[in-house]
Amino acid sequence: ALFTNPADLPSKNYDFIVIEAGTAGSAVASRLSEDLTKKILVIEAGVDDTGNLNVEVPFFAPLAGRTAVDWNYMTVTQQGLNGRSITGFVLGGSSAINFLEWTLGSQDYYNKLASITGDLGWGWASMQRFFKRVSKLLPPTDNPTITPNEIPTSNGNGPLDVNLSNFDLEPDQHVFTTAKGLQSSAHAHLRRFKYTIDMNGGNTIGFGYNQVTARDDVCTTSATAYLHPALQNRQNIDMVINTRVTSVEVATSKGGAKPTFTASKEVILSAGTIGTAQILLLSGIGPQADLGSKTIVNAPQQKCPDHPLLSLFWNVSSNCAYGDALRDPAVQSAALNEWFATEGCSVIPLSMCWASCVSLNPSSLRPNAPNTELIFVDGFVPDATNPLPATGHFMSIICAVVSLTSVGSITLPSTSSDTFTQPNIDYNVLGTDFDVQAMLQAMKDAETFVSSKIGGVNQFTKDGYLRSEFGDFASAKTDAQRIAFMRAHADTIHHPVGSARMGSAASGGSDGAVDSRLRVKGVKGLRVVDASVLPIIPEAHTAAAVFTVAERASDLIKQDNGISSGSPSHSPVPSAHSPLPPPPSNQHNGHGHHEES
Ligand SMILES: Cc1cc2nc3c(=O)[nH]c(=O)nc-3n(C[C@H](O)[C@H](O)[C@H](O)COP(=O)(O)OP(=O)(O)OC[C@H]3O[C@@H](n4cnc5c(N)ncnc54)[C@H](O)[C@@H]3O)c2cc1C
Repeated sequence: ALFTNPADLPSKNYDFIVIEAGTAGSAVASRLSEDLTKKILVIEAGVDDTGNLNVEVPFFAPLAGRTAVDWNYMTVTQQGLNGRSITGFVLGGSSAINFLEWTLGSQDYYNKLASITGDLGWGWASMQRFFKRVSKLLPPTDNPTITPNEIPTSNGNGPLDVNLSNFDLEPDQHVFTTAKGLQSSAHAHLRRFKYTIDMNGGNTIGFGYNQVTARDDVCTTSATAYLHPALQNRQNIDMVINTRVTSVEVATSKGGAKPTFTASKEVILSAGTIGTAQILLLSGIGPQADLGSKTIVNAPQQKCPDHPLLSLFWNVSSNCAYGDALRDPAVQSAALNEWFATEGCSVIPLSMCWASCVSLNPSSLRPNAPNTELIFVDGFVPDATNPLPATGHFMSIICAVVSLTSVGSITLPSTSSDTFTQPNIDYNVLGTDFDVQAMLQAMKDAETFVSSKIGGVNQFTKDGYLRSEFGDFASAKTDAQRIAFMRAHADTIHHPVGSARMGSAASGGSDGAVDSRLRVKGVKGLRVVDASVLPIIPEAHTAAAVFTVAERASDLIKQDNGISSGSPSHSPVPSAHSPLPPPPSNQHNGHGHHEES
């Protein structure tokens, strides 16, 4: 059942307490509640997602930021961005406010996770079944440009519906015709701009159709796929919202009452990279050098990278009404009315972009993984330094550095003693020369790609679509000017990871906060399951990796608590569209954990 006040909860004692109903937390809570003999409590600071159009309507996704469903965090000033500061408070967490892109990352990424942690279970081969347990691909129903042999096969039959577009966006065929031409170029350095059918198939170098988390033109999230079906169908899961976890205590307001709940088996911390790091620090788990006498467990510094992002704009001749809808409430409301009537919209593309990854230097890091990403957007992506122009139509290419070397940190401000004050967030964006050079390469790759000719013809300009570069980018022609442009305009993609990372086998685990089974070191009964456990950042958008981690973590928790998936009390939630597949039967007797509150 769903509660809005912790005082109304029917019990203070549960088997498992899942702290947060975000991307990972919703999935873990749902999986644990499959054993109907176990009582689960989920505590979430944010609000109910039901009926929130910014969460439900795909073309409103970019509008959810800076609203009541966003934590509205601000970083400390970033030296790499000329001293600028850059900026899910809802069921589903970040999966409810993200931009829908569904990218798992490369096989090399997961194999690297396995080699770092010494746990083969994190490797690509092992993680495949967890990925397939999360998502189900809905093929396009009437997009003739995607042929049957171009339908990706990497998804499974999970509760999260993932969509492949029913229609092309305006730049699509320009992009794909160019990529298909360049992959057989006589120039080796251009062949990496190839066409890739399945961006989740393990090798993520190339340009491909982007999969998005949506069904019938409605966003799908961890809450819609996992949490709501569990809450609706099971009596053994309670959930309280509007309630912030402070450490092991909860409160509805600063200075308010702090009821205590106990878990006889485990507490699962899934507050996301920032929230988890903050709660661990406030619970006395962190570097002794920072926490001093408040230290309960001395754990390494909370490191935290995020992908740098930079938008480049071109004036185009286009019918895309996305910019018009952002400028004109009448256009927006007409589009919304059409969406309500038909769950679709003919004037605004429901998904704005197709992801595409290209490798900066295939031999330097991991051969199946890119260093940079170019995302083609059918419209203008406004942000703090790029306000939406009053008129005009645009194509944007979002450049991202996805295998970065800068590492930031999350620390407690000296004045803060609770989660009602945000921690110091420092991603150290563009803080290394490698990251700057990689972004520079991405900018040049974007320029090279749109000016390439296939069979002597430029695909972007041949029908008058692409006209000219727009804004400061148009005058950034030397490397020094491009670097100045990126320092003035770069941001991040909101993909921070690693603040409670798994320790490496090489260090005997001493460089991490959790072990490879995600148990917090030195604490019994406390586990972390969210983006914070990833010791390296995926070369992809991070949601799919987080869902997949949550599925494996659910198995680990069940195993360690002797929960068998095959017991009579086991009950996968029947979802309206796609049933949860049953968990695997490879259970062994786990050991019990003791109380955490
Ligand atoms: C604007 C935005 C766009 C993005 N776009 C994409 C995209 O297109 N594709 C993609 O793959 N990834 C995207 N991401 C990243 C991806 O969504 C995240 O990496 C992933 O969802 C993180 O999952 P998580 O479980 O670690 O954390 P979250 O999903 O953020 O969950 C954390 C939860 O903890 C709650 N919480 C935090 N602190 C407390 C507290 N003290 N007490 C109680 N509750 C608390 C939060 O409210 C939240 O519900 C985007 C992220 C953002 C923010």
